[in-house]
Amino acid sequence: MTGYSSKTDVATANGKQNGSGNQTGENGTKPTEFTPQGNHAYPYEVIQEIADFIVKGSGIRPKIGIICGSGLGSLADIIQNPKVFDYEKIPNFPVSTVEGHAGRLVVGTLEGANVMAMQGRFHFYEGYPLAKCSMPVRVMKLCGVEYLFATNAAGGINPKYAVGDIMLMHDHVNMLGFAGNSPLQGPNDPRFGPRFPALVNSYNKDLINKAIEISKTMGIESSVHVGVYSCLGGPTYETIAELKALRMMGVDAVGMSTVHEVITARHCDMKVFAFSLITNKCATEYSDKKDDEASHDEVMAVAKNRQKTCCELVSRLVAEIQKTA
Ligand SMILES: O=P(O)(O)O[C@@H]1C[C@H](O)[C@@H](CO)O1
Ligand SMILES: Nc1nc2[nH]cnc2c(=O)[nH]1
Repeated sequence: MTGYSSKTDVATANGKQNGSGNQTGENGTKPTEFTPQGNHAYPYEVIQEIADFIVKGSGIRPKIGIICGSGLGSLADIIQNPKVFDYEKIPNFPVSTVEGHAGRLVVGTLEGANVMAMQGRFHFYEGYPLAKCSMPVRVMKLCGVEYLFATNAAGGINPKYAVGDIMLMHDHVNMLGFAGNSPLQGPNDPRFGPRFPALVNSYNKDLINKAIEISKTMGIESSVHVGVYSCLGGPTYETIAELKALRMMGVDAVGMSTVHEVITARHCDMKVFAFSLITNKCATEYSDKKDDEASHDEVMAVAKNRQKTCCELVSRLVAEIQKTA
């Protein structure tokens, strides 16, 4: 593969937040959780409070934020000198409800860089509004994160993709956005970013090119692609007709996450690198084969199988960023 180029209301903050460093409420329970109204974002002050809690609690100001996809929690296990925060102990943090998403924030170092990783993300189908799903990205920003690495498990629609391949995301089709849903819906707080952010060039080309070079040195370049991801609401996997339609729209891989995280990251001017692990092949023709049915068990099994490769790709890319810092 050669180098890549792109042609191809704010409600009032909950006055009773538990402050930094204080992990539990008075009787050892989780502090009261802020509930956004409708799909509106968390107030800046609430995000700031969560960020302070993490930075003070870990003693680290991370530069790179990693979101681990389904079954890819091991991306956080390679972090050195980890300081681990269970989501349920972080003030105002949602909880993970999906198998393969442990629900822990891990802060430490990787290849000499300060990093934080979400071992478990939040999905729309869990019942969380998109602003809540991507709230941790704003927490990362206020912790000091400049680079977002978002990973996911996805179904491969591009017929050239095989199970276990990696697709470096260079663009996305925001199906939830087509339906009028956005993590940026509601009043805009300019301390995070502009009302109308542009999304061309969302996926950092230098990082894509570095990842391609790394894949060559790892000897996996033939199973690494650059493509377009689309996020649907889930939790159902797609029908054949939907998959055909997505393919016609130029989508290479489909999942249930990442896009709203990337939108939130770009809104606050973070550099984004994202990849999909292709955990299943999506059928775009009708057949009676049971094999054509996607399953979360298969997704988890493939992710487990490929976690070492994904970890190596991520740590080598972190090393590259650290080298040029
Ligand atoms: O969190 P990601 O996007 O990696 O997880 C995908 C989408 C669903 O949560 C799950 C379906 O198997 O995998
Ligand atoms: N929507 C969707 N999400 C996935 N996550 C892993 N595989 C798939 C898939 O085929 N479709």
